Amino acid sequence: MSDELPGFTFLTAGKVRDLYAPEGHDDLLLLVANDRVSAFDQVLSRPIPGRAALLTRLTRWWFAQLADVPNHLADADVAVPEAVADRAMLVRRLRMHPVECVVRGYVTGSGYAEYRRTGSISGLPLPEGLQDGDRLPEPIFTPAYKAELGAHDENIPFETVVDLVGAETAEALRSTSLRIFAEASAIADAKGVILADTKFEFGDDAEGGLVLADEVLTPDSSRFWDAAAYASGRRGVGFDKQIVRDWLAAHWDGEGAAPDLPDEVVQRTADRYRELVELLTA
Ligand SMILES: N#Cc1c(N)ncnc1-c1cnn(Cc2cccc(F)c2)c1
Repeated sequence: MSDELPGFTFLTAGKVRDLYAPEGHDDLLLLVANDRVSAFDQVLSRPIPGRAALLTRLTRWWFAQLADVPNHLADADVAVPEAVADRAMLVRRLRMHPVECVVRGYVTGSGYAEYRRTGSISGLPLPEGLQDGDRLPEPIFTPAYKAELGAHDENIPFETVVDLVGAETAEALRSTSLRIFAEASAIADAKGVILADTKFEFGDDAEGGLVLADEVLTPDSSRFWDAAAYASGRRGVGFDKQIVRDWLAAHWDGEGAAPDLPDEVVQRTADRYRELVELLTA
């Protein structure tokens, strides 16, 4: 639904979300999630029913858990169309910082690839001999520069963040990201879920205050692993896209458009999203 929302002007589309401006409210935005899912850098053809509503519910829940962190949710008298209400967030329009504030408690994915090449991530040297999925001695802030849609974010050293946003804001981005990660990973851990890594985005409000934006601590911005599986040696058992990834790995050579997911994979994936959200928010 890229342009049919009465009372709202379509602004742009991400992989799995659309951004609108409420007419007559220049200080607000509407983020509308959809049920599409991306894997291996492709948006898959078959939506996962209920995914958008579940992840919107999860983001709202995390914002409430992180009550000490100012966030961009808006409490405004703007009617959100019923058709998207359960998968939309009305938010304050911020001056966004062009930094993906990534925090890693474990080394995997692109971070592990960079580590293997350089012994570091975002300029932070790491101990030798780490294996994919290892827990880091302590969570690290590994920022990235926000790439254009479809391109990969580029990991940058903290010094580059300082050049981009100034020393005071850079330090606030780092300290706030690490603090939220510590709080969120403790909450997840208590429910048998490992928060391996996550990505936050921040902006400044009209008063110049730092505000947590975008979606937070969902499977779209984070890696959530089954703690019991990890403890038994099955590393990186994701809660969301593992089913999709495993099926694609077995049925696609990675060339051209990914094949349609079968009904059974779609249903099991939908169930898995629900399982994660209900586990975390219980
Ligand atoms: N969140 C937030 C936000 C804010 N509170 N103030 C100003 N700008 C943004 C903002 C701009 N781009 N995006 C990402 C994005 C892209 C495409 C679709 C989406 F739903 C979302 C977020």
